[in-house]
This record gives sequence, C-alpha cells and structure tokens, in this order.
Amino acid sequence: MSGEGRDGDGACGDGARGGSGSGGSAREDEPHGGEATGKAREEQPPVPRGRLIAVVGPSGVGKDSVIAGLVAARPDLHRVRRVITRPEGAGGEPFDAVTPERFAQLRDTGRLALWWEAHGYCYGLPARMAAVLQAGGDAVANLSRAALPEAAARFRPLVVLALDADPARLAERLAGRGREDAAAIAGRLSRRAPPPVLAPALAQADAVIALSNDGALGETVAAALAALFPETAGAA
Ligand SMILES: Nc1ncnc2c1ncn2[C@@H]1O[C@H](COP(=O)(O)OP(=O)(O)OP(=O)(O)O)[C@@H](O)[C@H]1O
Ligand SMILES: O=P(O)(O)OC[C@H]1O[C@H](OP(=O)(O)O)[C@H](O)[C@@H]1O
Repeated sequence: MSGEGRDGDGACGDGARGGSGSGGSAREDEPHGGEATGKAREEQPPVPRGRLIAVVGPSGVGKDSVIAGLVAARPDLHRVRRVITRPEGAGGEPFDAVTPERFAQLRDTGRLALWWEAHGYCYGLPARMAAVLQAGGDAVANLSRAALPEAAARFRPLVVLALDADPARLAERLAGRGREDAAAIAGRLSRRAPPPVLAPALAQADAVIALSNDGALGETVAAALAALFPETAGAA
C-alpha cells in the first residue's frame, strides 16, 4: 500500500494480501478437482458460488451500520466476523480480538483469507468464509479499499458496495460514535481520499454499487438491498 496517511510498513504481513492456505480461497478449493472434459463437462452444472459483498468507504461512512441493516433484512446473508488486533470491548461490530502475535500465527497458518493494515491495527477475514461461498451463500464483509485488488483476485463473484458521505458528516459521526479520541479521528479523516488502487479494483469487480450514506441509514440500506437482491425488491 502507498499514499499519504496510509499504513504500509508490513506489520500485518506483506500489504493487503490473501492467504494461501487450504480454505483460504474460494477459487483454489475446487470441490470437484481436476478438469472435466467432453460430455462430462456439459452435464455438470456450474459450481454454485455465493457473492462476496465487500462494503468499503472511508472511516465513519457507515459500513458497519449498513452491514447490520443488510443482515437484519436478509438473515440468509452471512456476516463475516473479522479478526482484528483491536482491544476486545472496543465497541462497534462484533469481531474476534487477537494479539499481533496471534494474528501473525493465524495468517501464517492459512487461517486468514485476506488481511490488511489500517489505523494501526491488523484486520483479517477468516479462511472458513470460503465454505459459505462454495455452498452458494452470499457473504458480506467490511473491507479496506486497499484490500480490494486482492479480494478481486481471490473471490468471485465480487460485489463492491462503495459508500461515501460528506466529509463534515464523517467527522460528526466519528465524534458521535465515541470509539476513538480526537487524534485517532483526525487520522481516520485524513484517509478519506480513495487510495490509487481503488479505481482499477472497482473495474475488476463483477458489480459495483455506489451509494451515498448522507441521508437516513434506512434509505441507504433499502437502496443497497434493492441493488443486491433485485428479484425481491418491492416485495413486502
Ligand atoms: N445514515 C446515517 N445517519 C446517521 N448516522 C449514521 C448513519 N450511518 C451511520 N451512522 C453512524 O455513524 C457512525 C459511524 O458508523 P459506522 O461505525 O457504521 O461506520 P464505519 O464506516 O463502519 O466506520 P469505520 O470504518 O470507522 O469502522 C456510527 O455512530 C453510526 O451509528
Ligand atoms: O483502508 P480504508 O479503506 O481507508 O479504511 C477502511 C478500514 O478502516 C476501517 O476500520 P475500523 O473498522 O474502523 O477499525 C474499516 O473497517 C477498514 O478496515
């Protein structure tokens, strides 16, 4: 990773990366193995793959809030529980709090599908999420924008839900959330600008849903649901 105000000293591994262990990739774990040929290939239906829905955007934009609204409306949607080197009880999303040493162990033993560094913490998505996708279920996760290129390389279909909001609202919301002190909030606000890798990563995604979360949360969640599940949009 590079860019002003961004981390990138490799404290969590080699930049935003994906794991290489078994179960770490929805692509690598082909359930049928080997190459189907001729008639056999014709007769085999495509292996169902759920979508990884990556929710991205600057800190405070409402990623976790929108994810909570999505899973409340769609209990069949799997919310990926992240592994973070943040102290337990920090508030916000439910996550697995680990020490940096434990994070490195999980990463080095193939138990993380994707990881990145932001705000002085290491974040990872557990490799076991691949099982949900392979079974055809959709999974939703809060991702760093810097992790999208690796996500696009490893998870298909990849749907990016890109949220944005006015900078003044981000500041208000981070202050109102009360999880960080003023210095940490300033650091988060300094990362609002998209990293250079974002545009090419969005171009690689199977679908991009760009929404403003300047308005009411319920409106953003409704718009996201309609875009993600058009077949049920408007249903009671
Ligand atoms: N549409 C909205 N209107 C008003 N407040 C909102 C809205 N969306 C989110 N919030 C509030 O803004 C704060 C930040 O939201 P949230 O924690 O979901 O953001 P986030 O993008 O996940 O942030 P981070 O990347 O720092 O984890 C929370 O206090 C949340 O309740
Ligand atoms: O790298 P960019 O896209 O700037 O920031 C996104 C990162 O920051 C947020 O961290 P937290 O959940 O507030 O700790 C997100 O969850 C994500 O990990």
